Amino acid sequence: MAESGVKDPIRVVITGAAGQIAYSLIHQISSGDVFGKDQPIILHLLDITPMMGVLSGLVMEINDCSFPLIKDVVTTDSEQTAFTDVDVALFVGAMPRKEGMERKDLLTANVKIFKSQGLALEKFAKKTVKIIVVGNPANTNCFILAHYAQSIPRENFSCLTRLDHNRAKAQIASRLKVSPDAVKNVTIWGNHSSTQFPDVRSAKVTVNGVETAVFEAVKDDAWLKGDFVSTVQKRGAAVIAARKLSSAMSAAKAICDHMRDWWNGTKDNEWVSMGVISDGSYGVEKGLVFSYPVQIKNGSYSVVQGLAMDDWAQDLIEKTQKELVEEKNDAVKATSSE
Ligand SMILES: NC(=O)c1ccc[n+]([C@@H]2O[C@H](COP(=O)([O-])OP(=O)(O)OC[C@H]3O[C@@H](n4cnc5c(N)ncnc54)[C@H](O)[C@@H]3O)[C@@H](O)[C@H]2O)c1
Ligand SMILES: O=C(O)C[C@H](O)C(=O)O
Repeated sequence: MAESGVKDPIRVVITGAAGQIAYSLIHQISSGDVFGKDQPIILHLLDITPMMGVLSGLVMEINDCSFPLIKDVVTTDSEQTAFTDVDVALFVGAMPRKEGMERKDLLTANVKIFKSQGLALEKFAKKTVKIIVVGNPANTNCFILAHYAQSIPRENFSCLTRLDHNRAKAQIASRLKVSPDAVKNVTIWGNHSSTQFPDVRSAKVTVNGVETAVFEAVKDDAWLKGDFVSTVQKRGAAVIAARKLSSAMSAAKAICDHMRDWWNGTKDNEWVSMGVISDGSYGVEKGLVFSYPVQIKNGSYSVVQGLAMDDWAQDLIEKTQKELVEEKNDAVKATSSE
């Protein structure tokens, strides 16, 4: 904080800044919706060389928005310039999947980006930098990024599963005809892929002013263990099939929700889902980037412990973990053979 009481600007890097997610994301960040209406920001926008013309147009638009919080915009195709002294790093830049692909089909092309950016992050970013990986396959890209940036604390790395979390809330809310913010404590376990486990066994919903367990309110276990799970698992593919482009507005909103909660904390007795480096909680292999229920206080998250497990849930957690181990092995092979 400067003497005047005005906060010093924070540096926020967005990779893939010329892409479709960034187009929604930049507006929300610049408006103060994430870091607060009193937090000045210097934006670092990274993309590849052929997109520098597009970035110059984007800067014209940012200027034309007259955002009072934006103190400077740095556009660059240099990882050194992009990551120098950043406080927050949003890794969006990567190839999106097309119809008929699984997210892991992007692995060979995209993990190489994360190796290179991990090495740059290690050299140039602040050690306190808070990181969200969005580019797919998000968990495994985050694993590679962290692997090549060893001096940054492990708890500073995360990947985005908040979109899945929001999708799960929206499905329950629509089924019960309530607002999505009446639904709390859903959990996304594991991979941001079609093996993820959207779990509402501990979730609660407020209907007509009364808080009830979601299973009790819905009264349809077959749906909660069947179509609900597969709808959330396959929602990204459904958006691609309809839009011919992957989700962007909802992804940008989820990135903002994830970072706002990480920056400001979660509400009392509530949790959110974040892909984080596993400490072995719930029997998951240590070091994998796995989505867990987390609570956040003073800028630090902790994994919610002691949630009940049964055979059905355990099987789903093992399945998504197995996929992450396979992805990790493929990613290590793809990045070490260079
Ligand atoms: N985790 C999630 O919930 C989630 C949700 C939606 C999309 N995604 C993923 O986010 C990524 C971006 O999606 P999009 O729709 O914005 O894609 P997009 O194709 O519109 O934009 C991607 C941008 O990244 C840039 N880029 C490519 N390589 C780069 C590099 N080495 N350095 C910097 N920039 C680079 C491209 O030039 C492009 O401008 C995709 O991988 C997509 O699958 C993840
Ligand atoms: O599904 C995709 O490939 C894009 C994104 O990960 C999503 O979940 O919408």
